[in-house]
Amino acid sequence: EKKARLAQDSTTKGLATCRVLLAELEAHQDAWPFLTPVNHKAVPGYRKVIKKPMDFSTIREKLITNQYSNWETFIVDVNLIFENCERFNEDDSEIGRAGHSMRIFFDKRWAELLM
Ligand SMILES: Cc1ncccc1N[C@@H](C)c1ccc2c(c1)OCCO2
Repeated sequence: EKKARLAQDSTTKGLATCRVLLAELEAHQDAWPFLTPVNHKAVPGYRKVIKKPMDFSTIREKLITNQYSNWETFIVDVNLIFENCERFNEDDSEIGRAGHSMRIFFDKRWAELLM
């Protein structure tokens, strides 16, 4: 609700909640393709196709080094992971399915924690 959202925006509570959320994402059984940056030497074409790579370890580093001004900037990076995944991977593939599963989990959890 609006008041709660404003409170989340301005306080560090919003970013503390992001740490909780990130830990849950990293611990998820379907997180394996997204834990570390995609090694473009191991994945032909990735560097050309995906202009803004993102992964959970990069988000963790950015959280720790205060690079997110609020939880909304955090959400942008998490969603980038799922957008990149959908762009590069078939829906009917191991990684594609993992991406859909993680997005469903994330959408549910951040709504519970941050809305
Ligand atoms: C999220 C993503 N999208 C597209 C491609 C890869 C990946 N993930 C990497 C870690 C990855 C996941 C699985 C792999 C791999 C790399 O390299 C070859 C063996 O299988």
